[in-house]
Amino acid sequence: MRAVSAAETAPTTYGWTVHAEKLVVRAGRHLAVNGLDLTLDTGVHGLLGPNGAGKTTLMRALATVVKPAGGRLSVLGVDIAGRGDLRRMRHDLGYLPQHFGFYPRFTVREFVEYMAWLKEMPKADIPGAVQRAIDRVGLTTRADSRMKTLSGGMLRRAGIAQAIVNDPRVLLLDEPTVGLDPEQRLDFRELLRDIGLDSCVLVSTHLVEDVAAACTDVVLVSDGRLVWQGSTGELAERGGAGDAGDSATERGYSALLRAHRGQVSA
Ligand SMILES: Nc1ncnc2c1ncn2[C@@H]1O[C@H](COP(=O)(O)OP(=O)(O)OP(=O)(O)O)[C@@H](O)[C@H]1O
Repeated sequence: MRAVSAAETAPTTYGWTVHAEKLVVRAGRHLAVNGLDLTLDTGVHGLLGPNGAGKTTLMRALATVVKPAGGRLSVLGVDIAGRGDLRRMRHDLGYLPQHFGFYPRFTVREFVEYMAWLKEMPKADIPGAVQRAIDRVGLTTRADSRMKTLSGGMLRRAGIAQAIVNDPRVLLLDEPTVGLDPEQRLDFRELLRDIGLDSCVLVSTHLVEDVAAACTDVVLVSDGRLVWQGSTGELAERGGAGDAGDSATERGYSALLRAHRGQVSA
């Protein structure tokens, strides 16, 4: 169980954990997110969409790495698009970017400790929190290995460990299952379900089956906008025999995108 801070037991003064209205975010000169409306609360939300849909750009805005160019965005009640106090709010964020940097000579433990320090965690809490995060991603036996000696899947797990080390109330994971072997993917789904019991988790992936197995609901984006949001069961019901995909969920995904593209081109 994660430790509960005083801030968490204080009355909540905001309606949604994540609230975006007509959100616009640039990637270079391109409006990668362009008029997106979204509300999220506790649970595991699967972020799906074709290549270039704007998933990474949305994650970057939620992680406060890039400032929105328009619209409204609040996370944990803090106005991200305006003049909200981001520093305090970042203590409650966890973010695994699609590509993350690290010092190759750091051990896994040093890497996660360093990230905990950057998140301004209380010094006394860091060693225990770091060990727990490393254990949760199954890297216990590699905790003192240098990052440069890890496989791609292990690096990804170290990335997940740094994202969860502060027991974030909002956890943003951009393609976390890339490179994980089947056994690790199953463990990861369990970890997601566990964290999603009391946090808001947004997971971007191209693996629709991961979403079906681990997510409470689905957020489908395309062309920088929200196309559809609903439960995984509802997604599965959207597909028909003629839709592309190996599972009901994949067929639902294809059907929704096809309908969206039909509307856009009409
Ligand atoms: N630095 C940049 N300069 C210009 N355009 C960019 C830049 N970064 C991203 N884009 C464009 O913005 C759009 C959204 O990109 P983004 O990476 O957010 O999509 P995505 O849904 O995460 O894609 P993928 O599934 O391929 O990772 C794409 O059309 C992409 O080409």
